[in-house]
Amino acid sequence: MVVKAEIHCHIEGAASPALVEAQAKKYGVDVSAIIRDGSYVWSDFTSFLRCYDVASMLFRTEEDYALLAETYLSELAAQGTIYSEFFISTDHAVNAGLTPAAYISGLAEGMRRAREGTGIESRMIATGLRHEGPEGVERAARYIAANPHPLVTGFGMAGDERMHEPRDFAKAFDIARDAGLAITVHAGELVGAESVREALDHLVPARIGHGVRAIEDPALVERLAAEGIVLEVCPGSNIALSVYPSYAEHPLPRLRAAGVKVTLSSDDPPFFHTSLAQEYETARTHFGMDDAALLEMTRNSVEAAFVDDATRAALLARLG
Ligand SMILES: Nc1ncnc2[nH]cnc12
Ligand SMILES: [Zn+2]
Repeated sequence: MVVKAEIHCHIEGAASPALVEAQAKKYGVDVSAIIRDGSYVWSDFTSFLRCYDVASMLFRTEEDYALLAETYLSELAAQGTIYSEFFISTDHAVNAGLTPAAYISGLAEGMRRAREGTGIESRMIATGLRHEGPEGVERAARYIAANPHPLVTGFGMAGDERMHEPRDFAKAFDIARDAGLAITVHAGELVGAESVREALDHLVPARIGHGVRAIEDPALVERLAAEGIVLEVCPGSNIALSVYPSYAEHPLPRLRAAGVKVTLSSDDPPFFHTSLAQEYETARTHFGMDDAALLEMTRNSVEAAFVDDATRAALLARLG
């Protein structure tokens, strides 16, 4: 089994329908509008986000989040994964009635339990939500800058890329960068190459979440390769959300051939009927990647991980 790592997964998006149904039972909530026959129900990006938001409201306590993180990370470890970096959203916590401090503390406890049980290493990336606008994202950045946690090592932005411009969020990203957090941002998923270029110019990330639509501009692809910007590619997510009609059209192989550092991640695995193991299998069957190429994906993720040098060295030593 190829050793795996992932650097792009949303913790609320990692909750399986079975876990959400168990939570719903616990809180006496009807989730038949978002889960049918054991699967999440959504049809496009907007309804996906709505479904995701409703599911996240079933995680209401520190222990709920500890359970979610422990469950997800333990599943990843069983798939041969040694490292996971996942996005957290203090906005989702607050909407569910939880303080950001309790949210992060619960997740950290789940990470501790998973590490103790399986050896999996993990870190959190705080995010703001683009569709909440610049003030909301600044609020998320200010919170994490003022309340540092050793396992929160990055800052990013998720949400609806079709709303606002990257430059509108420059201040939020400056706050996070000045606090010592590493930077990634979702771009080039729902919007084309211009969105990636603007994100690079105004938010100065080390990595781009998705970034696949950079392929629409050859000069930008050259820039990504030259500057060593890492793309957090989530092929199953791109197919599920109809960013590409089929794997044959997916640009990962072309980006890789152009010298762009690409990685493999699962984004919101149960929403997209995938898993990290499935993403590696997809790369093998649809992109023709052999074990060595797949291990290169893992190495790229570990090299781009938002961890200290000693942790990175220890992870690299586990790649064989
Ligand atoms: N694929 C995605 N794009 C943007 N925001 C998200 N939040 C959760 N999944 C996302
Ligand atoms: Zn994402």
